[in-house]
Amino acid sequence: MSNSLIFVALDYADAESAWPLIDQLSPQQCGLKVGKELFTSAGPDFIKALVERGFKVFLDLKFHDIPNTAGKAVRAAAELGVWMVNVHASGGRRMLEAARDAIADMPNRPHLIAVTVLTSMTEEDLREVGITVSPQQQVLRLAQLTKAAGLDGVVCSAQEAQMIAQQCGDGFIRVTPGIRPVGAEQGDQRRVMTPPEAAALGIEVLVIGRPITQASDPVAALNAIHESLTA
Ligand SMILES: O=C(O)c1cc(=O)[nH]c(=O)n1[C@@H]1O[C@H](COP(=O)(O)O)[C@@H](O)[C@H]1O
Repeated sequence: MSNSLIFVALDYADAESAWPLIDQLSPQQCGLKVGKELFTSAGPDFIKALVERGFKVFLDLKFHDIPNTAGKAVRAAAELGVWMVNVHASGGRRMLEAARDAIADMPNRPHLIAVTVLTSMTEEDLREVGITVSPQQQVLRLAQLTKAAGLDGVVCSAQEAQMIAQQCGDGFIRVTPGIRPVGAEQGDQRRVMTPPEAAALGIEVLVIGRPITQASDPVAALNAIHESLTA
């Protein structure tokens, strides 16, 4: 039995396109991740509707701004009743602390996590933006900064998950996109791992989008992934 939660990334253009799949899912099967595309078109009421249906919702808006703006945006996201929200760790310590402080007084505040190095990025991509260490080193640096700023965990690739558990300790949540079942198309992802390998590392949250949403039968694809974790 795997302890990893699966979050389906609902990367659809609008609510109308997303509902047919949501209607076939239950909160026992998966959480739902809503990102920039769907949130921009469907808005806060759509998020509230998912929460009302009992789903754990990860509102993935990856805020990255000056501390005051990022903190207030995190607060607005948290007030929608979601389970998890995120910011970019590269926004720096003061931004991370502002995000943390903005929701500290909420009785049922969401988990607040920070994106380290996007799973689409390679060492060469980092070099082009002036970062001359490996993705692993940069992930570790940002995970340690996130931990020191008092956040709950990070988004990283599954390839860095073990290192983060060793360096940041148990209880620091690891959320890993870039999950690809054997034979699935990699697309724009670069630092990838299969679902059973990621679950075997004890990763808390696996985010999976296109391998489910683009499948001819998305629910069957999700069920097959669940089965692969228990095999
Ligand atoms: O924060 C995220 O969720 C995220 C961070 C990251 O480093 N990489 C990444 O792929 N994501 C998101 O995870 C999802 C992955 O989707 P698929 O590549 O279709 O499985 C997308 O919605 C991305 O926006």
